[in-house]
Amino acid sequence: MLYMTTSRDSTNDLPSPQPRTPYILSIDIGTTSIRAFLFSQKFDIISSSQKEQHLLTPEPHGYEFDPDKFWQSFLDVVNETIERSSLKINDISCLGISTLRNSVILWDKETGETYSNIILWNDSRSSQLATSSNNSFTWKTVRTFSKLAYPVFQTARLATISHLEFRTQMIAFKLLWLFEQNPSLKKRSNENKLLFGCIETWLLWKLTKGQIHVTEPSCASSTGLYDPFQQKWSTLLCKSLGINMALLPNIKPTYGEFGICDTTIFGSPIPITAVIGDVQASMFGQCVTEPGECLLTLGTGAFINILTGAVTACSDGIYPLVAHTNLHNSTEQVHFLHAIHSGCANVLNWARSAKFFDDYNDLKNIEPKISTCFFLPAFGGLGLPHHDPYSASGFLGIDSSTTQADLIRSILESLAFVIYELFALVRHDYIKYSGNNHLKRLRVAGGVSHSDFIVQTICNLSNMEIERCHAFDYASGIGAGFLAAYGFGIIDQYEDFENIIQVEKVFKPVKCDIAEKNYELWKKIIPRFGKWYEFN
Ligand SMILES: Nc1ncnc2c1ncn2[C@@H]1O[C@H](COP(=O)(O)OP(=O)(O)O)[C@@H](O)[C@H]1O
Ligand SMILES: O=P(O)(O)OC[C@H](O)CO
Repeated sequence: MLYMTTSRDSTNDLPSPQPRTPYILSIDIGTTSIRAFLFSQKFDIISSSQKEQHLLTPEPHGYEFDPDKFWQSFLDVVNETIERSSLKINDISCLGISTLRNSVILWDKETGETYSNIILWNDSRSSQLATSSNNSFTWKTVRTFSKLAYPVFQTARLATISHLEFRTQMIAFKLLWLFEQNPSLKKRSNENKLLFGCIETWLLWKLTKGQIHVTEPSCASSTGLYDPFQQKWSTLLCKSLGINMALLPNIKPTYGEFGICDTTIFGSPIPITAVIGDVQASMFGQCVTEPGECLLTLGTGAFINILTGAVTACSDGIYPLVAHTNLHNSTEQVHFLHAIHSGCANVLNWARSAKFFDDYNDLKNIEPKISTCFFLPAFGGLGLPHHDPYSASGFLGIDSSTTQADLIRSILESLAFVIYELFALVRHDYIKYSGNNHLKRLRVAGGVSHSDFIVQTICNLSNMEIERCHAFDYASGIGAGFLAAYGFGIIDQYEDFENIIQVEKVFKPVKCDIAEKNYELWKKIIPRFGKWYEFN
């Protein structure tokens, strides 16, 4: 039976689902906006609401949210969603949260006073700290030891450590950077007076009025301080980077009990029954759950995600992360290979605010053309395979014949190129380490996958069919909603959810010399923008 009316887990302390009608509230917190959805038990949207985030850019490479404004937007978006439906707050059975990852905040253990803005995942002001840790004697020794030991022991953990490269997205460097800015915070941390967490942990703490300080494995594994092989915070990483482990939240399964919203917040004690990173939620919400399936999540950043099932080794700059807790066994985890390019929708949003175009509908009819002008979208620097956090963005090749349409096309085409380049690397790792020789399925999700031009260009270059499915532009919301319903016991079978997520469009590869020629030329512009901010 798909929609159970009784709780699946007799050990579950949550209020019984019976008295409530099974409407599910899901909140998707993205870098660009917060969205809330009220779903029916068949995952039709009853109502929804969206608010733009108030992004602060205090200095170059710095991206922050004001926690008070963020909390207010969170409340507004939920309240508006409920108002827009004909439901009462008591009709909501459970809440699922999907959130951007690696966005950190410090607050007082006793009073809840926040000691920092929320420092976002794409804030690269800590890149110097990541670079010096990469070059430190300790880490060079650990990597060399692992490289030498690998041929003897041949474990995926050793192979992964031997390739481990610190990145500015990792939360350790954001924390160390905050301590550098305000040394009194380090003192408070040593006195165990602070709590530290990413957005999900702080929200859970706020929603339960300080009852819990927790996260879950998909978010924890994205932080760079988690050991996916041992399924816990990494003592090795925390100790060598000087992180006080007492600051870190406990880790609970992705679905199940995350406490109950204090009644003063929404007027009803809504149980929180799922929390998950937004990229992982989008994989779940697009039914990318089998080994060998890949989702390209194209939101503010572009994320390449290939499901492996078991945890596998990976190369420099690619990470084995947790997708979610296994649905059938809450002590096990499902893994995937993951890589990030931090400029995607944010590049398009910049182009729109700089008046290259007015509306996303203006991007509908773009056709391929041999380019003479190229764009490099290095917002937040360049990751794999360039490893250059100091790269600049820019156009190269403008002349008197370049039109505005050429500039717009070169921006869109450049996004397809960075995404394809990264996808090809992760696919290569998947084939190398999983023992499988091909991917089973390639799907796209996220706001930027509205662009047929971008998706078709990736499809032509990768020579693979790409599927765009139902709910592709609210994949994280529906994914977190499903997990919340599962965690609460309203639903007990994943297979029926797969029937809801039908394929809506298939992009088929066409031999396209234009894409290939432009891509080959585009690769040549990358070194021209290299290391720009290292010297400036
Ligand atoms: N038709 C479109 N073509 C290309 N990009 C689009 C289109 N519509 C929306 N977008 C982009 O998608 C973004 C939103 O994507 P989303 O996945 O919700 O991001 P996030 O989760 O990071 O907030 C918008 O900010 C916009 O840049
Ligand atoms: O805002 P998004 O949806 O691009 O997601 C941000 C990521 O979770 C950062 O790791």
